[in-house]
Amino acid sequence: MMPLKMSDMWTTMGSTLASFMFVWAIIRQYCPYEVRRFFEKYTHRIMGYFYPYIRISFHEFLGDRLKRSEAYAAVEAYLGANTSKCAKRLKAEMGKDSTNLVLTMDEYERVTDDFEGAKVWWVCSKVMSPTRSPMSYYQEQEKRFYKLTFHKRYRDTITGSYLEHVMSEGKEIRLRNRQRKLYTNSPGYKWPSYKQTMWSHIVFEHPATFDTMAMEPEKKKDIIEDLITFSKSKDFYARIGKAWKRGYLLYGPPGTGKSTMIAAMANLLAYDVYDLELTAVKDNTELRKLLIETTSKSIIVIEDIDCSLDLTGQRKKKADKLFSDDENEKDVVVRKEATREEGGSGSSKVTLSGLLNFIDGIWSACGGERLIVFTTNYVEKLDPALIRRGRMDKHIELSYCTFEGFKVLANNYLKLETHPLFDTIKRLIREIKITPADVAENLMPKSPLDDAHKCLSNLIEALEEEAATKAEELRQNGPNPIKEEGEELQQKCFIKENGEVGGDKEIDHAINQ
Ligand SMILES: Nc1ncnc2c1ncn2[C@@H]1O[C@H](COP(=O)(O)OP(=O)(O)OP(=O)(O)O)[C@@H](O)[C@H]1O
Ligand SMILES: [Mg+2]
Repeated sequence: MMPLKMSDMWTTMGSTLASFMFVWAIIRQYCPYEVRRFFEKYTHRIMGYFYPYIRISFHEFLGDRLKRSEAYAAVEAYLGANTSKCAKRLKAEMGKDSTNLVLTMDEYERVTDDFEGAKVWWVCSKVMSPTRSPMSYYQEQEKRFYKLTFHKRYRDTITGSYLEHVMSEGKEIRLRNRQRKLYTNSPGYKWPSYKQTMWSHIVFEHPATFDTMAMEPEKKKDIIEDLITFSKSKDFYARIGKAWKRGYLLYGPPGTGKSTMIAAMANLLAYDVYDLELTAVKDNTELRKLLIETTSKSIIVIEDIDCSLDLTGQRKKKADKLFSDDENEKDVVVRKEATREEGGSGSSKVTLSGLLNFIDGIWSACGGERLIVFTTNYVEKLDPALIRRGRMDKHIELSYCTFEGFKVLANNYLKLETHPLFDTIKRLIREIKITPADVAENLMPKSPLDDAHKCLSNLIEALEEEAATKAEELRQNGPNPIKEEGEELQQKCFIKENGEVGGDKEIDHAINQ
């Protein structure tokens, strides 16, 4: 037998391959789906003996097509962010749950990725597969998937740490790009029903940031650092065996920025906000169900905690606010009462222990990364058990406007860093209590002709008016040292119980007596 020449061998192999490709093309073109699947199956098996590469597919829909695969979505986000610089064909679309334009690889595009010395290939692909419609005829349906290919010598690295890296980075990117939401709880008697969930939501688009918050720079820095440290402490919390959550108590007079700070916190950490209206919650069981429905990376807020609950579990009416001169405050109280009545359940039976369980009971650990924020105007009314450290880890007092705070507002509203009238304002603000909300209102131009000078003069006028009113009150009633001292002492007593204060030795002495 004549030995086969090299050139002949190549010719034979080439023509075999060409015939195979030709047969395969005919099968693909003319054969029914079942026959195609049969040939595909056996071709893959034969190839598997010689082919040194491994493939992993990530299909968009699994099984019933009702739910998009989490893994597919994570791969899509990962590749969108990491390959947008090297892929030549990209798809741009507004993500379903996203605020930004999202770039992903276009169909049949192929990119490479390197991980710890291993090279992998990603291809975005699709197949048409038949599905039976309810009308009982077959339809071709598009099924998209990503295919990951790598050499079998990297099997452990890729199936282990690389895929873990892709999933976690992909999820992180999706969270960053998502449209954030502001949730509020619907009254319990309405759920579960068609389209009525426990929490209803709107898109959260509050513009407040820590930059626009009027408060002392050190205090602001301290809060920002605390929040960022918390958000990066997943491993730390796991190590010390504590649920990854943190409680904040924001207290201070109306209009000092408690609600604004919650929005700034949510914007800083890119969290969702769950505004829990306790007056619409029937009992502790309902409260627990609401908690379980909240997601990770969120802030659960209970505003005006002092008028939501008392120790007996009965609701208090905020009588002082109802008789307030401020129409807005009245409105808030009336709205809260209306929500309760709407609930149709009469008085709510959420108890203090139910709320404590909500904050740090066993259920509170589900779902991960969460902040719980309470706000109140009357910190002294709260039960110390509710706000002790471990439950409300950080107590933040938001108080009347200081000169530092005023400078932030002047910069926000008037784009002013300095002005000749600042000295007068500095002197007045040190003596007169004015909330940042009132300062902001005065700095707001009232007509297109109002310039910075006019706005600052308005503020000075308001401060001087307030000073004159205070002086007149003092002249008519005289000082009331007992009341003032008592109030101050009460406040400090409370703070001392919670370990907040130090320094003022006289007051400490008075308390100890
Ligand atoms: N510290 C602040 N920095 C910047 N703006 C502030 C600040 N405090 C109040 N404001 C302004 O005043 C408005 C009212 O403030 P906010 O609703 O945050 O007060 P609050 O403390 O939550 O009041 P309440 O106790 O009545 O709920 C805000 O819309 C904001 O513009
Ligand atoms: Mg508020």
